[in-house]
Amino acid sequence: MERDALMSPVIDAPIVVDSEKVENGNSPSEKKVIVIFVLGGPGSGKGTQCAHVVQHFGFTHLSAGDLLRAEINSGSENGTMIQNMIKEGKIVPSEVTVKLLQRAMKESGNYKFLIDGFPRNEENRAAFEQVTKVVPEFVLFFDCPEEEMERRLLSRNQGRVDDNIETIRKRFKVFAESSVPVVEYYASKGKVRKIDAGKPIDLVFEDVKEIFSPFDADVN
Ligand SMILES: Nc1ncnc2c1ncn2[C@@H]1O[C@H](COP(=O)(O)OP(=O)(O)OP(=O)(O)O)[C@@H](O)[C@H]1O
Ligand SMILES: Nc1ccn([C@@H]2O[C@H](COP(=O)(O)O)[C@@H](O)[C@H]2O)c(=O)n1
Repeated sequence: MERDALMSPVIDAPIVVDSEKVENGNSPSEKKVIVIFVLGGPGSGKGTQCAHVVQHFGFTHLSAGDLLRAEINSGSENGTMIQNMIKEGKIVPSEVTVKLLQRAMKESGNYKFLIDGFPRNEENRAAFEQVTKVVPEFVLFFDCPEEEMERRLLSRNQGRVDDNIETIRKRFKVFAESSVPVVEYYASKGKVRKIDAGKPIDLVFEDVKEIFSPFDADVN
């Protein structure tokens, strides 16, 4: 079958074919796309915990920040604009970020996604829902004291242009002003699962694991 014939009309992500049914000669079946947004302040441990969830529960981890950094490195025409926004801790226009997420979802071949660091503001949220028509199952929110996040970011040592005290303070401000309202929006819909992220990594994961237990039987 042509690849395009396997595309969902909604997010343009691939329909996941149930291999057993294909082997049995039945028609391919489509699995519902599952999206979990992962939010929390800079350095709250989103990426660290997502890596554990991927290993245990078979999700694909898509970090909006990583996709934007890859776009800079690809030499894209938007590269300079994205680089400048990241240096200033500002939020890149949703049009750019949603396109990158949509492409990554499509290319993954999976149907279960942890979307990390997104939506960062109301514009991100509305654009994603409008373009993909996908509503998140829930929002995993990592709640961590600012002093702890600052300590973690200053010792992260990954050479990120935004892990310096000046940009970190700007990122905290943007988080409070633009991202917290998005968390509140989802909280008003009963969709937020809040985690105490100030604890050591393994203890945080104990709490995360509990939230993901309904997906246990679903590991690939
Ligand atoms: N629970 C924890 N306790 C101590 N250090 C942690 C914890 N979780 C993550 N870290 C460390 O803190 C740093 C930031 O973690 P991570 O990159 O996962 O955060 P993040 O929320 O994804 O950050 P950003 O939004 O800036 O990308 C990393 O060096 C990581 O190893
Ligand atoms: N939805 C997003 C996510 C990120 N950015 C920009 O990238 C920076 C780094 O993000 P991390 O999640 O990796 O910390 C962030 O400060 C923004 O400048 C964005 O614009 N939109």
